[in-house]
Amino acid sequence: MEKLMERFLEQSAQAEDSFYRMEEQRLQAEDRRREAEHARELHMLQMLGQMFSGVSSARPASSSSTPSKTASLARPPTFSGASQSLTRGQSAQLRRPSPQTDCLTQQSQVLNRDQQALVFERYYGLGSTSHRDMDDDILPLIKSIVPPLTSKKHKGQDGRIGIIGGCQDYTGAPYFAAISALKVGADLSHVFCTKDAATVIKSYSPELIVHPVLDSPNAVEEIEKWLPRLHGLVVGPGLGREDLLLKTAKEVIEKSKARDIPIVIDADGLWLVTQQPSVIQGYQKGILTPNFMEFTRLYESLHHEPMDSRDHQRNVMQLSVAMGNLTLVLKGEQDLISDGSNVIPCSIEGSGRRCGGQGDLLSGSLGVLAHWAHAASAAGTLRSVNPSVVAAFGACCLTRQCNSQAFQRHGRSTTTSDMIQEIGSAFKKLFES
Ligand SMILES: NC(=O)C1=CN([C@@H]2O[C@H](COP(=O)(O)OP(=O)(O)OC[C@H]3O[C@@H](n4cnc5c(N)ncnc54)[C@H](O)[C@@H]3O)[C@@H](O)[C@H]2O)[C@@H](O)CC1
Ligand SMILES: Nc1ncnc2c1ncn2[C@@H]1O[C@H](COP(=O)(O)OP(=O)(O)OP(=O)(O)O)[C@@H](O)[C@H]1O
Repeated sequence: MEKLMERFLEQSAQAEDSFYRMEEQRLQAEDRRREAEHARELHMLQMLGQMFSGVSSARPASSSSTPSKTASLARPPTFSGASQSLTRGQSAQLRRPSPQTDCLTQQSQVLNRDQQALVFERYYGLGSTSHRDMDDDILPLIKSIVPPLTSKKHKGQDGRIGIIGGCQDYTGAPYFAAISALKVGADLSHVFCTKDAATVIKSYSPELIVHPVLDSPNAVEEIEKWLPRLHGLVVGPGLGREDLLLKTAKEVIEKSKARDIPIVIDADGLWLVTQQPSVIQGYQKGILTPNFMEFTRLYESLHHEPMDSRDHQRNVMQLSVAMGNLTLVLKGEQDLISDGSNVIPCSIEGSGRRCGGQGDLLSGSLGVLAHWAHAASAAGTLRSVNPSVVAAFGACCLTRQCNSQAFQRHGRSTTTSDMIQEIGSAFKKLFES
């Protein structure tokens, strides 16, 4: 009987393995098909672009007043370039119903290369630009990465996001991150947490897919099985600092890097990075979102000296460079975003209410936006700018807007759950109006 059982289990494991192998092959084939489709779409866009530039160059000189300025801005500012290659899973989410409607949608939504360069030139070049102007300038870039909602898409195309976190002490943080990802527009949100956290997290929301694997003996393999299906990963909310969990998180990060998946690292994930910076150093699709304490720890670990807190902008730049031009978000009264080339502040109005979990809303949203931004970059929709920076700025704007709206309703009693309720309308106000 025991032998029979053993054989049965072995056969089930083999069947499961072959299912995942086939599933991966299917996804790869689907990605290749979509890449080809994108190439066709891109070609049509270029042709349309040539037609439009033909029309605009035929206009009287007065209607295009800045030809020389535009020409000089066509060069990207000193900005770490993002890979233009299509990667697994990324191509999927920008697929649209037909090349023709796709072209038209993109044409109306997207800033051209010169305009994108101009936005960033203004950020980086003009110290006198007010923050309000900056926010207004960069918002169109974020709008350009938001995939349109069409009836032709299938579930999963707008993003499948994974959260690595959730342990006995912290069940709220991974929930906040995962539900925020869904509310921003991901189709599926997975939480990989410890066994004892799983039932609790499931009970918060039937919308989340919860895997109680983080403390299992074969945690890495269990999570790795899902990686081919994930478009973005958020590591850290409610992860805790147990060595075993951090080791698993580290290996999952390594495997995700090998798959070119955008990775946001927050909270206890940053504890891991502080101990072992090389785990994410130099990975251009990595984004770190430290609060001030997390930032200080990381800075001091890399620079081996106390941080001088008088100049946050300089510190953010320095740390980003030390991390291999990784995109960093130092959260605070002003969120400071840098990829080592310069610093973009996000200071749209929030409120004075600082309830726990706001950072989880930010990291969960960022998981989705990072996927959208890198997909847009791979498809050629977002050019001359670092997709991670655009995504980070979008997530900061959204978090602060949610905070402001929730505060207007609830004042001092505002909680992160109240902010999450505001994601839909805040998103619409910022990115869809
Ligand atoms: N409901 C939940 O389950 C929540 C769980 N959380 C989790 O709790 C774990 C620990 O996170 P912590 O953020 O407490 O990390 P730490 O244990 O490193 O604590 C950081 C401390 O720094 C303080 N701090 C933050 N900004 C500061 C500033 N500008 N100046 C001075 N002090 C500042 C905070 O009060 C906090 O106590 C993480 O796994 C996190 O995800 C949090 O996300 C909050 C919500
Ligand atoms: N002083 C502030 N004024 C306005 N907004 C702020 C301020 N501090 C933080 N925020 C907003 O809250 C977001 C989360 O920052 P916070 O410092 O609370 O992160 P955190 O400590 O990692 O959060 P969590 O409680 O989830 O761990 C920031 O991105 C920012 O938008």
